[in-house]
Amino acid sequence: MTKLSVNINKIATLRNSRGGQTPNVVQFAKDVQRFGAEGVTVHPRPDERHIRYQDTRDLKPVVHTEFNVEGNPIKSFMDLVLEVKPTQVTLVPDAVDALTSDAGWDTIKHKDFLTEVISEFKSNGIRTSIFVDPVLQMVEGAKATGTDRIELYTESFAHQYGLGNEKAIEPFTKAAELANSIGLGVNAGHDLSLDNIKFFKQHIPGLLEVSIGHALVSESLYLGVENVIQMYLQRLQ
Ligand SMILES: CC(=O)[C@@H](O)[C@H](O)COP(=O)(O)O
Ligand SMILES: NCC(=O)COP(=O)(O)O
Repeated sequence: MTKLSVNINKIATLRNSRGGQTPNVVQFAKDVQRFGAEGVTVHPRPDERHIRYQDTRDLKPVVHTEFNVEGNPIKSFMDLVLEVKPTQVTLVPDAVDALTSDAGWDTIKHKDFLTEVISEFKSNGIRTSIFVDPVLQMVEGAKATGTDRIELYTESFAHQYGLGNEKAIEPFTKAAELANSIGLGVNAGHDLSLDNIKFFKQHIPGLLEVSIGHALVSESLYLGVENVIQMYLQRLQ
């Protein structure tokens, strides 16, 4: 079974554009779960231009599905995650000024750092995932850090699939097969959408979770949030 985790960063971005509390991210998290989402994802960045650290704290009591917090494990992020204790933390190697996430970890170069951070989170009962490109050495490197899961960075698939290049799925299938064979759970995310999710799911063995935000919120402008969540759930069956 593949769980749908809704990334609500875009709701916070819209709210921040005017100040105030509209739209309300806590209410949105409650609603997406009521509509069938099996998780909520947030990605607090150091400048808090999307979701804020305080939002992450405020969401904890209302997320009764899986709470996934993503980010670069700088000290303030680590302190936040250790305070909130979500279901899962996903480590993403973002530069401070990155527009959005644009690369996976080099799990070989950063092995010692990742091993230390993962051990800290796991000893606090938080499941860990590492954001990686679909490169076999990076999957093996992730395994060596002790992480529970990887999150495959799907931007290249989404872009190429949109151009009609179905072969772009191949490195993702191979990375997932390797992960399955060495006991790593497989999540995926970035630019997944109603157009590409069914094909992606069909070609990725053991896909445990997808986190989707940008497309899901954009599609909801036309189709409605409840309807869009149902459409994702159907495509993920
Ligand atoms: C980790 C990832 O793939 C991103 O898509 C991210 O979680 C989205 O964050 P922003 O909404 O801040 O771009
Ligand atoms: N981990 C990926 C995520 O949470 C959502 O990415 P996107 O759908 O906003 O590109």
